[in-house]
Amino acid sequence: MTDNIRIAATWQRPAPELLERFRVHSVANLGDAFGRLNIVDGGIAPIWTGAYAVGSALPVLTVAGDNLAVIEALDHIQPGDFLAINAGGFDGRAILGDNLAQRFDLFGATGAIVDGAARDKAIIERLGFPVFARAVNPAGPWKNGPGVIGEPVAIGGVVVNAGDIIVADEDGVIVIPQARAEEVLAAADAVVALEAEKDAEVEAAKAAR
Ligand SMILES: O=C([O-])CC(=O)C(=O)O
Ligand SMILES: [Mg+2]
Repeated sequence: MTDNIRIAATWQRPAPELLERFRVHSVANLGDAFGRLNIVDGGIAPIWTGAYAVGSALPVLTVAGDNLAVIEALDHIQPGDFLAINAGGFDGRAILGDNLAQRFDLFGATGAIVDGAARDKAIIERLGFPVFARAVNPAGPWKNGPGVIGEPVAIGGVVVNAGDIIVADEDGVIVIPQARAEEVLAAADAVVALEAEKDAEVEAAKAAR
C-alpha cells in the first residue's frame, strides 16, 4: 500500500446473476429505460470496435497523467468489477495500456472506463479487453499519486459509486445505481417491446409495397 492512495473499506457488489440480466440490453435502450439519464459524456468511447462489457464499478481517482492509484487498484479487483477511472479528463498522457489491461483481465475485471486517455490500443484489441476512454495517446503516465480507490468519482459528468452497474457498448456507457437495477430492467423490457413494434411496422410497410 502506498501512503498517498486512500482506499475505501469495502462495498456491496451486485450479484453476478443481476449483472448477467443487463447483458441482453443495449446502452441506448437502458438509457431510455432510465429516463435518458446517466449516460456518460459521448466523448468517452470504446478504443476498439466491438468492445462491450457489463460490470460492478470499482471507482479510481487519479490526478491528470498519473496512474499510481490504478496500479494500487489491482489489489482490490474482484471478478465482475468494471474499473471506472477519473483521470481528470486529461487526454495528454495515457494512464493505462496493455500491461494494466492484461492484469485487469487476469483478476477477472470485465472492462475499464477512463475519463482520460489509454494507449497500446492494438494490443488491447488483440487481447479483447474492453476499454473505453476519451482519447488514445502514446505518452506514458507518471506514477507518483495521489489517488483514491473505492470512493465515488465523476466519469464523463456522471457520478459513479462503488458497486454501481456499468454497461458499455459501441454507442457509449451508462451507469445504473444498484438500488435502481430492478426498476431499470423492467423498463428496459418495455423499451425492447416498443422497439420490436416499430420494427414490425417497418416490415409490414415493406410487405405492403
Ligand atoms: O506504463 C503504464 O503504466 C501504462 C501502460 O502503458 C500499460 O499499462 O501498458
Ligand atoms: Mg504499455
